[in-house]
Amino acid sequence: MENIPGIEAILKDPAGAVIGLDFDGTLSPIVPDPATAVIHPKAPAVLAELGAHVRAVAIVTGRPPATALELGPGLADVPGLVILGHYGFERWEHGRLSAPPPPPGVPRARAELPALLDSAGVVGVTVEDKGRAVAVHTRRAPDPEGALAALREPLAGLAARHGLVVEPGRMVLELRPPGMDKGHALGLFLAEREARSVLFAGDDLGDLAAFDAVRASGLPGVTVCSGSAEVTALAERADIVVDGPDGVLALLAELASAFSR
Ligand SMILES: O=P(O)(O)OC[C@H]1O[C@H](O[C@H]2O[C@H](CO)[C@@H](O)[C@H](O)[C@H]2O)[C@H](O)[C@@H](O)[C@@H]1O
Repeated sequence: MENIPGIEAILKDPAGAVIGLDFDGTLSPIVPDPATAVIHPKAPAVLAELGAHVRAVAIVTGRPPATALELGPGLADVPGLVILGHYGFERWEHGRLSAPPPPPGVPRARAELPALLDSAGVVGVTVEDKGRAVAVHTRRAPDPEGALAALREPLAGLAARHGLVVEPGRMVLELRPPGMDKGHALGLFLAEREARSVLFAGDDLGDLAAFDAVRASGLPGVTVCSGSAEVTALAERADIVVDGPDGVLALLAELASAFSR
């Protein structure tokens, strides 16, 4: 780990480092039902340990911050933790949530979804209502890939009609407002905290924008892929590839214990 240039910079000057972490697939193992996802049991303690040394630990996620807190018991007690949720539209910090009003396009698109799913002829597809966004999941369908392919075009049309964009992910297509992504959210946060180095770990396509933000920041940076057979695009662009959330937590724990040496 020490031989990677960005890691060297973080180890040398932890007080200047920002650690950015995705939630699902990175801090929380992927499960069939999004409502039953749970954070890795080691995560809250490891994040608290890291937080004592670095400039900031931020979870940058497509989940609403309130959901990340529900699925991550112990996170609310991690000192200084910031959650940039809904791809950065919402922010939770020091127990307070800031969120602009949700766009009207989301409930309108949501209302049209049942008819669209019927006419696409897909079965076993589930809808996750996230308030500011709506996600269509195919993981529990008999043919998850086939359902995803069948829905791509009709959902793109539905999103466009209501001023939304489609965020593709692991067996999910999410309709959400445009104008923010994990890269923009991370870039703004790095500037706000005057970071001197950065590490970002993610597992899914939405995390590529954050990888780009690490590079664009010009800071010594490390991109970590929480590897899976499902998504290969991140591994190709990562400085470090680890084996899913277990691997991410092992890496973060190693970093935290290097700070304490
Ligand atoms: O930005 P993230 O924290 O990675 O959130 C992205 C989406 O993650 C969730 O879906 C994914 O995880 C589920 C639980 O493991 C899994 O069932 C699903 O197949 C994955 O796509 C979440 O449900 C979405 O709302 C997030 O946008």
